[in-house]
Amino acid sequence: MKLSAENLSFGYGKRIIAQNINLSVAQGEVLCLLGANGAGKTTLFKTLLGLIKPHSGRITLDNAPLEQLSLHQRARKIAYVPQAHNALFPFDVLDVVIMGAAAQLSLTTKPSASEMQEALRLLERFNMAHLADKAYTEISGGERQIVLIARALMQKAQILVMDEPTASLDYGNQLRILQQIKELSKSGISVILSTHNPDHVFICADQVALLHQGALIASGTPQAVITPENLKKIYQIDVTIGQLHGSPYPLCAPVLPESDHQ
Ligand SMILES: Nc1ncnc2c1ncn2[C@@H]1O[C@H](COP(=O)(O)OP(=O)(O)OP(=O)(O)O)[C@@H](O)[C@H]1O
Repeated sequence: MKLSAENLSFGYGKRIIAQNINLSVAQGEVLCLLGANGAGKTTLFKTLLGLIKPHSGRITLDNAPLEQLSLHQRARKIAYVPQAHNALFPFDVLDVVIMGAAAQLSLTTKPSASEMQEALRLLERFNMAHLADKAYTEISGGERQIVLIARALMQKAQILVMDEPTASLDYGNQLRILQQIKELSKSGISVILSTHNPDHVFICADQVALLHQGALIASGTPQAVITPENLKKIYQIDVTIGQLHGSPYPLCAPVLPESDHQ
């Protein structure tokens, strides 16, 4: 399934956060969105999900306007993984994952035994099965992030929108999630994610877009877009990009003034 935005302008009330945004993620592609804090990544995601009405422009799913779909129909096609949030109600972790299936169920249907098994399998896939009957309010922020990813997979949507899915994860879990994202894309799922780590783009993305000062200032392949010049524009930091001997991906390294690293 393909998600596209054409000439999108969006924001809150009268305040425009970004305009003339054009992007498209095809079936099985991974698109990474980079931008400084406050650049508008989450707002763009909420707009793509139809949670915020755009000021202008068009969002389409396989060329059909998003606004023609009901919320329930959208939920069957697009799943959202928000930044790990504080849960108010102490649902068990397994129940939180099963809630992802709600998009496939009617409001009155109870989850079946096979859905419960599937939720458990998803937790196993992320090495989190031991948390199944713990309260969601009593697990760590990183663990919650993984549970939210499992919940989104339970939704069986063809498009995943992930807001900084690696933000609160340890180094190992960050890489495991990036690998899972690649695996999902190989199975035909399209993924849009934001990250603050440009190295992640090389690891998992087919395409990358840079959101800066209300516009997409670059988009294309990781090699074309993740350049020292572009990273300087969005982060005001000098970096060098190279490949370690034996490393399959390029890596970014900051170039700090001499006095900062004695
Ligand atoms: N609910 C809201 N109402 C009004 N303005 C908001 C709201 N949420 C965010 N903003 C503003 O919109 C701008 C973009 O915020 P957004 O959260 O989309 O940025 P972001 O790129 O996701 O940032 P970060 O990387 O820090 O998560 C910011 O200036 C923010 O203050």
